[in-house]
Amino acid sequence: MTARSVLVINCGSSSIKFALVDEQQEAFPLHGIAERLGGGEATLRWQHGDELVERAIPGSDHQDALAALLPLVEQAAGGQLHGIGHRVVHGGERFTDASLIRPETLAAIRETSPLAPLHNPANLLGIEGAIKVYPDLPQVAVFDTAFHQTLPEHAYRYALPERLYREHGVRRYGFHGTSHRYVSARAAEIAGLDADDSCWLTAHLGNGASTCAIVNGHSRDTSMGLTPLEGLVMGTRSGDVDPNLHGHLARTLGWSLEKIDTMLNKDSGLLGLSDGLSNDMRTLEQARDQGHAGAALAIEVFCYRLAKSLAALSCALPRLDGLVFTGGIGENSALVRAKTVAHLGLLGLAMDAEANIRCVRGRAGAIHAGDPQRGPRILVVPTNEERQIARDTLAVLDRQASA
Ligand SMILES: Nc1ncnc2c1ncn2[C@@H]1O[C@H](COP(=O)(O)OP(=O)(O)O)[C@@H](O)[C@H]1O
Ligand SMILES: CC(=O)OP(=O)(O)O
Ligand SMILES: [Mg+2]
Repeated sequence: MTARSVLVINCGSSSIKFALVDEQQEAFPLHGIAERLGGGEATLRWQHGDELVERAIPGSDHQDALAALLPLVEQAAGGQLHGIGHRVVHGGERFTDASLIRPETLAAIRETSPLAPLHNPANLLGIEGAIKVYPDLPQVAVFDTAFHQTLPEHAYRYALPERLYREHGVRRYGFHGTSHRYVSARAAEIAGLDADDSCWLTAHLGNGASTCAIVNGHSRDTSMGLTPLEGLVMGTRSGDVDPNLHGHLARTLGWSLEKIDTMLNKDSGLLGLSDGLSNDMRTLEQARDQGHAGAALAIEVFCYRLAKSLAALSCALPRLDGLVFTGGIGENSALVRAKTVAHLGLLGLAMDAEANIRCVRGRAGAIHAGDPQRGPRILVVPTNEERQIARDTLAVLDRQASA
């Protein structure tokens, strides 16, 4: 059988990240990003083999950008494009797995949009745009929430009146499931353990960040909740705050709900703690080295809160085989890894400082000190959400074909 190719689309509010994934090749034949969509500065950048190309697409919206990038993808796929896999952030309780996109799937994603207002509407734009350009190609939605549908009820329920759950779906859902699932399976492979008989804590640290406790390949608890705001300190998101904060700011400062929402989602996290310096960990590390107090504080709070979340999630595990760092920060910041693990001695975690510093982007590595037979491992595992989305997409297509 010839190798099959899938186009993976991760559509944000003003950008589309895309990758052509060939099931038999490790490197993506083509990948790129369309950015600043909807404005005069919109650009499309892609890498095809060794060739890097940038093209201005001024005024293009999501559909225009898809119309510009899909022919590139088709050409690179050499007529072997089998389907399109879309990242969809919130699938509610309805989706426990990836799903072929039909009109009712679109309606369900639309209904869930109020729970992920920064993500789902953009994901829908990507799907609708791709359907218009390629009406005959099967399209599959791969949900961030699906992997966490195995959470036990005591982990996913909030201590709120029951009808808020029953009638309005107010519960913890969790996100970044595609990444937590991919890296925990890779970690088991790297450690020579059976994924179905291994227990992991994973930390996905990108712009959004979350932790997950995984037992025998199933998510048992995670730090994000009803929306991707709960939990860790993130680039611009606050993570956990006192639930009375909304009321306090409304009463004392007269702030509107919308203003509080924007503050918590866009002006907080690393950006807020560093007094507006940056949401980007690289910039903060440099500023800290030059004595910037806000940058140093942002990094301290980030690491302490991350460690606290990991310690809390350890309650969901019968034993700990290892801690996995992933995402742009997890894969690259030796400083964040070292500071976080320094808070976690009680879990028996110990770092090999040199191995930690040597571990750089794109390469998986073990960074624990001592014998993994005695204490838990600490692994850096580059995430590959595109690969996982492509696999899930092909699995849905295979199921369709055999039904
Ligand atoms: N070498 C590095 N050292 C520290 N942080 C890094 C490094 N490279 C990337 N990062 C951080 O990774 C974060 C972005 O992570 P990424 O997973 O690419 O984001 P996204 O969630 O948008 O996919 C940023 O905070 C960035 O500063
Ligand atoms: C769910 C979420 O936080 O996604 P991202 O990290 O892409 O913002
Ligand atoms: Mg990411």
